[in-house]
Amino acid sequence: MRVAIIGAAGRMGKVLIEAVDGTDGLELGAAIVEPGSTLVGADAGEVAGIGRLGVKLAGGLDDVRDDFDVLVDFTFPDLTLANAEFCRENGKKLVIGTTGMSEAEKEQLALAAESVPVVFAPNMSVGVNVALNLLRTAAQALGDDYDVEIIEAHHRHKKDAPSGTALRMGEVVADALGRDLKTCAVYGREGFTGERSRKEIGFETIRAGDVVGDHTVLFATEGERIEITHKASSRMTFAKGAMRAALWLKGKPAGLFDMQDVLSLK
Ligand SMILES: NC(=O)C1=CN([C@@H]2O[C@H](COP(=O)(O)OP(=O)(O)OC[C@H]3O[C@@H](n4cnc5c(N)ncnc54)[C@H](OP(=O)(O)O)[C@@H]3O)[C@@H](O)[C@H]2O)C=CC1
Ligand SMILES: O=C(O)C1=N[C@H](C(=O)O)C[C@H](O)C1
Repeated sequence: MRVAIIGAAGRMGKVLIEAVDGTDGLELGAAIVEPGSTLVGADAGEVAGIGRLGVKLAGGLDDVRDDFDVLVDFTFPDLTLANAEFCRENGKKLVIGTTGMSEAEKEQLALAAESVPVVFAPNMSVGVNVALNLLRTAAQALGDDYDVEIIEAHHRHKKDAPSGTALRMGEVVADALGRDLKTCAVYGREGFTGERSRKEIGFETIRAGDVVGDHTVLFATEGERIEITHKASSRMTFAKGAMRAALWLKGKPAGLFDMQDVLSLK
């Protein structure tokens, strides 16, 4: 499978290039940076810090149309949706890690997935996907007696909040408790907020320094609390998950899948 990485000079882009290079069954077919970037034409491996790979950074998908089978996209919503349309038109598979999409944007992505296979997940690490199952089990067993709060911390450059992972954790817990996250979520608290309501799910966001990605779901009642925590210490954990997703897509029909499908956790 020939892989293209878009956003190749970004924090995830560079690690994804390294991960493709280290994965049997995958080869780097193309790497794309912003059009007009001074990096266009530079060697993708050198930009990623792993030495020459012989793949020149391109300034757009049109320039590498015939060079890849699957696009790996960890960028931002507008660009990801444009890329999904390109993949739909050109019959390319997609692995998407981009977070911060609105409901309308997710619906647009689902339309592209009617024509090509797409893995779309806010967190590609095995650990977080196992944690999602632990959360479902915990929420079902604990029920409405336990208050649920979700706390996440990321590096100072992160643009969306709460993180996609925190929102997915909230969806899983809300679903297990028979609630709708759209109506029970409370995002941050300030001022005279009154007492906490029993069924709300609270989100707290920390942005600081170089934190790769920490998530804690707290279940608390009178007399005890349980915390389920995942801490990522290297972006390679996300990149390796994306490589598993790319390999898994081989031979798959059109459709929208997530990492729970890839890891057989459903
Ligand atoms: N699902 C998962 O497991 C994970 C998801 N993420 C998500 O991945 C996304 C990216 O995160 P991160 O790598 O930190 O962000 P970065 O900002 O470091 O990376 C995005 C890159 O895209 C580049 N870019 C901008 N416009 C274009 C264009 N038109 N064509 C090609 N490239 C372009 C940017 O260049 P420039 O800076 O010059 O604008 C930048 O290098 C976020 O949504 C994040 O939440 C992150 C980690 C794990
Ligand atoms: O922006 C990041 O860095 C990360 N984003 C993802 C998210 O929003 O959940 C996953 C990971 O925690 C890193």
